[in-house]
Amino acid sequence: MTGPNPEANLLPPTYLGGPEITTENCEREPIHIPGSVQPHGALLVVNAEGGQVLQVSENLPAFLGVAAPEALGRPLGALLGGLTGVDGARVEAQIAEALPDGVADNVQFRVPLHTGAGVAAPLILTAHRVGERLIVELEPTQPDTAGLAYRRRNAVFAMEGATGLVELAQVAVTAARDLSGFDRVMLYRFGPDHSGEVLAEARREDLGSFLAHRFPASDIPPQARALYVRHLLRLTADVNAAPVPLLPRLDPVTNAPVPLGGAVLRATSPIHLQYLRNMGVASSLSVSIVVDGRLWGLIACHHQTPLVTSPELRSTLEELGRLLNLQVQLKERAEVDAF
Ligand SMILES: C=CC1=C(C)/C(=C/C2=[NH+]C(=C\c3[nH]c(/C=C4\NC(=O)[C@@H](C)\C4=C/C)c(C)c3CCC(=O)O)/C(CCC(=O)O)=C2C)NC1=O
Repeated sequence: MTGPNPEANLLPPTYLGGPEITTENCEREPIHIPGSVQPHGALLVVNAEGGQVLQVSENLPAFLGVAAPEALGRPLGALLGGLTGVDGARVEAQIAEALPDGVADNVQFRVPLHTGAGVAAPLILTAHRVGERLIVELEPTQPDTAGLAYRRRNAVFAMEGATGLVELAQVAVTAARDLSGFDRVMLYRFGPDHSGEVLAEARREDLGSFLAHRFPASDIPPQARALYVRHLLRLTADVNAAPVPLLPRLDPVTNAPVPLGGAVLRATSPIHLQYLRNMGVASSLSVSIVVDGRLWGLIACHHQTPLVTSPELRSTLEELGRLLNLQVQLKERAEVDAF
């Protein structure tokens, strides 16, 4: 952790007696432990040693057909095996192999669960490991974004052909909008004081422009910036969707909140949800651009209506962000060398 540890200064979450979060104390909001998830998927917290399910989101029945309290204490494999056509023990073994003890918490494992009839929709399972816990997320499978692979390829070539930072930024946001279909995609660059400016934008013609607008550092507070250096993508699918609590709220073994910083289903800060509503935005996704270990900027995407971005598309947007990291570094060094 470079610089002061922003987690040191955080308030306890409200479900542990912490104060309501307001615009006065929101830079101390513990956003990584909301104790709840967004409702477009379900989340399970599993003991990495032994595979018992320790916590589940209360909307589990809609995804696994099992009442939330009945899932607790059962092996993950047995729960997944309840899905028609799913070899639960095999999936559990694949997760254990992909996420061994000591693996970084930003390594992901993903597998489609080709379920048969009787379940709302086929599911995609994404897992990552935080210490002794496996965080397992289930999302409905989305229809594949048409031509994702060749359009991603064309985006990469277009970005490599860009000369200069601003042209690169414009090519990147245009490609990201083409790939994702968001109503607006911006490239947001942080200044030395952590304020920001919109360097490039691709938007629906009928929407006003944020291009060249500047925003105060307080819009993205220190604990959010620190989280975003480590976990490169976050999604708010619907600013008006009620968050779903975890059952039980705390890890029953450690009696502590489980860190959800790497979970795509993590419930978004209510303060930020209000910020998005005030902007007239219904869905927001951002991808970190990390240069030399610091948060250089974000690809910030908005949609005027709720939008669930599929895991494949999220991975593609993350890859664009990674490519942008590398190219920003090259272009910034070239501009420095040019002096
Ligand atoms: C075009 C310009 C533009 C800007 C400048 C912009 C800001 C922005 N804020 C973000 C996140 C957060 N902001 C706050 C807190 C506060 N925000 C405030 O204004 C004050 C009142 C405040 C506390 C006092 C918190 C806790 C989070 C973490 C949310 C979480 O991850 O749970 C994100 C990333 C998430 C995303 O992709 O949507 C973005 C991209 N989004 C834009 O499109």
